Amino acid sequence: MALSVEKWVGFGSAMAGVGLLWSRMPEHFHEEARYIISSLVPMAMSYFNPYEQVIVPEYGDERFRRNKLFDAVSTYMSSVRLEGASRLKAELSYSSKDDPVISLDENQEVADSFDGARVWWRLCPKASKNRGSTIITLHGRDADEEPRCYRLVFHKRHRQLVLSKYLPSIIQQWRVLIAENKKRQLFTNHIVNGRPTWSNVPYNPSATFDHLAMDHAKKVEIINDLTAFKMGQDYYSKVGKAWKRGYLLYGPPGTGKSTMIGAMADFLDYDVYDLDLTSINGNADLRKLFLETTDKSIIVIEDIDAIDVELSTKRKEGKAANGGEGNDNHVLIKVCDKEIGKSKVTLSGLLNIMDGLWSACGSERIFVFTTNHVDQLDPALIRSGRMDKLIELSYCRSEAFKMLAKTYLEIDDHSLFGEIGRLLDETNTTPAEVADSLMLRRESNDEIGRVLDEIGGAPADVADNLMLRWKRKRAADECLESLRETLKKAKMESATPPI
Ligand SMILES: Nc1ncnc2c1ncn2[C@@H]1O[C@H](COP(=O)(O)OP(=O)(O)OP(=O)(O)O)[C@@H](O)[C@H]1O
Repeated sequence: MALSVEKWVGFGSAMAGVGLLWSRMPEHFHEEARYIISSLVPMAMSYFNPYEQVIVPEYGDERFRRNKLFDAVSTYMSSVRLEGASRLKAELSYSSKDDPVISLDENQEVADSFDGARVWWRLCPKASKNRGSTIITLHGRDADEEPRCYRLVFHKRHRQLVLSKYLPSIIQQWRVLIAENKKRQLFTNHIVNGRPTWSNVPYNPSATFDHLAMDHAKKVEIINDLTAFKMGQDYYSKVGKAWKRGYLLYGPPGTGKSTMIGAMADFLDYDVYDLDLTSINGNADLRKLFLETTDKSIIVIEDIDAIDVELSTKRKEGKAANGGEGNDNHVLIKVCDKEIGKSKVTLSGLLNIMDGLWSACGSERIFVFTTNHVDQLDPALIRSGRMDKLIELSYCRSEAFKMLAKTYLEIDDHSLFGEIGRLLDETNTTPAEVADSLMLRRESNDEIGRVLDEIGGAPADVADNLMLRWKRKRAADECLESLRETLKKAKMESATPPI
């Protein structure tokens, strides 16, 4: 409908009037009006726009937790037909054998259909939050950046379908896939773009409890303890405690502390998070990493004594300065770097995730600390309730040796067992040293040739059997003989008084 000239003139005069009014208004009113207009325009546009969108950010608002829906969508994206996208990403993951995993690259869009509804997904890269206005924040490093996100666009009329069926179906498919492909993972933390991050690889510890050479009764006790923990959901909720347990493994190097962590992971079928405190900038980072660990996991801090040397010193200094009363909250754990005060993980920060407020986030977690020097640890760290079980792994004695001989040489008895057992009781030899002596050595071609001559003419299966028995016996004789000599030498050295 065309407007008459009079109406255009009238409209022009009205606009001129508005312009005059605008110029006479105080400056601060302009600011307010601009703000109101800038808010109204998107509202008006959204009123006429028939499409809606859902944003799925990679991280939650607090930046602590990864958004699992983001992971679910990422997994889903590798199963939809990515025809609309001109740029894809291809990765060969540890678990995918020879098939590359294809996924959407940033700024690419694909369409999908669900129950007759058409939807569009786009992977949006990280973006700066700061769009003109100044953001004042105490955590500037994180807050001025929007995380990556998926943007899902659909017609308004499909809102219900998308929210109550489509997205839940993606989550469900993701959960099924995870359960099917579940492989134990080993995580370790490092800094990416100034932010602490976990990275992981599939984890198949080679040693199980069967391979662990230690006192049998102690082993059974640990296995029973782990079993009770795994089955203990009702118990922990009944007594109102977080479903977690702390173990301290202590003993000299090479006595099987790391081997036991692998055996625990294998027994419980849990993931392992190997927490490297030297790659953490402070308590906030520690909390972030902790919140990103999953349930059913073992969180390991190895060689806690290396950290604790400084910790103890600071506590003692604190106690002296406070007339004998040390204050946990201000103790600094100094982690390997030489610059005093650079590492800002504190004992209270560590204890807080173990049994403070933060411990309630997540369940079915086992904390394992290892140390070579239990006597140097801060009592606050190992007081009961924090460390539920202190497990000593010690030097190899007769019983442990027999277990190692069974594992490595496949023998239950040998004429040298008695003497070796006695020598082990008299020397401090670690299971690692014994295991090393029992490793099979390769036979020379000459030796094999000689045995083949001896068993020549026998039927193939008999010859194979004889060869195997010869190898075992030779290995056992040689390994045990060499172990006996090593132990005798060690005994003599320990008996020789220092000059
Ligand atoms: N108790 C044990 N039973 C079986 N094998 C063992 C045992 N202790 C050590 N070993 C063998 O020795 C190797 C080293 O042991 P491991 O790394 O578990 O010792 P550790 O106590 O963790 O040493 P560190 O304190 O130096 O980290 C293992 O790979 C394993 O082959």
